[in-house]
Amino acid sequence: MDKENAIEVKNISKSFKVYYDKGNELKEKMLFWKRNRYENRVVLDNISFSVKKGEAVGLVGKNGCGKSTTLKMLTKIIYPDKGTIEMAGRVSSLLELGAGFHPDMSGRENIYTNAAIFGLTKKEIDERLDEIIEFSELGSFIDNPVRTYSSGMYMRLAFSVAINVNADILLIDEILAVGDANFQAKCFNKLREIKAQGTTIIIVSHALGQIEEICERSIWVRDGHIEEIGAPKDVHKDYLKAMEEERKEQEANERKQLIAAEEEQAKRLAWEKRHGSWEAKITDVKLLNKDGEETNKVFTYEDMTLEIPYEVTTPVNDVEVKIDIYRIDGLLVYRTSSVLSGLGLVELNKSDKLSIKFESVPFVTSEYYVNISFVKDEDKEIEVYKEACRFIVESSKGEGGVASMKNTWN
Ligand SMILES: Nc1ncnc2c1ncn2[C@@H]1O[C@H](COP(=O)(O)OP(=O)(O)OP(=O)(O)O)[C@@H](O)[C@H]1O
Repeated sequence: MDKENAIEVKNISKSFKVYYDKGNELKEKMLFWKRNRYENRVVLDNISFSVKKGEAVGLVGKNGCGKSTTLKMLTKIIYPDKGTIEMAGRVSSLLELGAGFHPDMSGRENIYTNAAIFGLTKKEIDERLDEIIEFSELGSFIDNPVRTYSSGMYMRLAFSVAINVNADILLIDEILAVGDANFQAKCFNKLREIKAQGTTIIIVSHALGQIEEICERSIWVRDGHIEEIGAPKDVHKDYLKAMEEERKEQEANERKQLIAAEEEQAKRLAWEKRHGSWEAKITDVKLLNKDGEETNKVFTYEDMTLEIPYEVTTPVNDVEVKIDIYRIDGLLVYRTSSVLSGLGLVELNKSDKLSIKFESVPFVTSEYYVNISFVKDEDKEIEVYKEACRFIVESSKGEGGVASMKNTWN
């Protein structure tokens, strides 16, 4: 190891097993029985860097890029699959909030156990106890169990211990985000102070400004490798630019997906409105009034005729023509078919026209639409045409409901 260096990381790689859920239900278990139980996800792939004694370095990168994993390996909470890590001196760390604290022990008792983990003797801790408590600003709370602490109080205690154990190397993970502005400022001053005393510091943070204030270099971790190492301002500029580009690309992809989904939806709606095997296809639908004139309005108890011209490309026989009349709100008000009306199955062997006369239409004032279908053998849809025709019925009497009933009053 180079004498000038406090940390040397050489060619380390780290993968995690990501376990799949095969499901809880029998159906899921049967469907996914072949699914591998886990996938090896490479988080860090052959990364190397070194940190000089007394240097402060920031680790930046987007969520999940492996910053915390790197710190955990430096702290020896976890180990790399490949590569080596060398550290010169005593390491102190502030990783997950309150890690290493026992919830049922008081703040004071936790100071002893925590500082002992960092390698301090009982005598050394006794000497520093007042300073640690004072820095934590916990006052009389120091004798309460730490499970009763707020996250800010937890963090203040953890920070006070970590910076008072005379470590040569201090590793800090996003911890400064917790705590109020005053305490953050105080922590920052303290970090500057211990840095001035020669402590090597690595900070993981999304607060790039914090890193720029205290660090000489930044390491940008991206997709498992180191993308850039250099002066924080330069690295952060490139990092933010790349993030912005990724964001734009993601937005463009989302927009594309949205357009594709809308097109798909439009196709589906068009199919729902009209589809078939088209041996015969309706060309135009007309509604005629009692005088045989084309209209879209009839009066209650008047006759109306539905004309359905169709083109035949391939003759087809035994076809049932079905007519459904709906009120505009979707209520089916009448259903009939060539079979129900007595005409029976029809032969569509050449282009022609169907004509259906409805006598004395009983509907009251509203808007209606007609669905028409040609169906063979009960389920072969030759033509399904929804809302093939719309019309209005007007009742001169202003009655309500669905159908008009002739009635006599005495
Ligand atoms: N013990 C674990 N088991 C499985 N996967 C893990 C484990 N620890 C971390 N990972 C995965 O490794 C990747 C890197 O995690 P890490 O916590 O190092 O990211 P990070 O860069 O610190 O992210 P953030 O900015 O969100 O804190 C993530 O995809 C995470 O899900």
